[in-house]
Amino acid sequence: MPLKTFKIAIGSDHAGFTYKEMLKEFLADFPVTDFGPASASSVDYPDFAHPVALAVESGEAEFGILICGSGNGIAIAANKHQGIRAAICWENELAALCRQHNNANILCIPARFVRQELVQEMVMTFLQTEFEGGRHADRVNKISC
Ligand SMILES: O=C(CO)[C@H](O)[C@H](O)[C@H](O)COP(=O)(O)O
Repeated sequence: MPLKTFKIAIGSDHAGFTYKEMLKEFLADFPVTDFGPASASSVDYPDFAHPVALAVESGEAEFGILICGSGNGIAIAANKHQGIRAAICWENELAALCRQHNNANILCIPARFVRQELVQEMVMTFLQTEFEGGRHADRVNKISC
């Protein structure tokens, strides 16, 4: 099947920096905007999660990828945004399910708990898996409050 390409916004904190740099090369066929950080020096994850979430929320990017140590901080920050459904994934099947059932638009990766090959596999699964709609659409529509 041909690869579907999307505009992607990517960001991390220091714990996710190495994987962010790796993913920019891995996603060479995709237009990727890097929202930082520019080095592995210690930073605060909300400073990078919010710009990525805003890019997805505004339509500037179709999907976001955020990476921190546990995945929790970036997901909590990104999910403060109305139009964002950010999902923490640590198995490939979760990356598929968050697209199929939740129409997730940001993939949150726990860098300190997943190996590089799995990160690449999850990213491709996330980007190439479609939302199933139907009963899942009714549920997703009930998320906003
Ligand atoms: O989710 C997180 C914070 O809630 C992330 O795992 C951060 O990467 C982590 O907290 C960073 O920790 P550090 O001890 O400052 O490297």
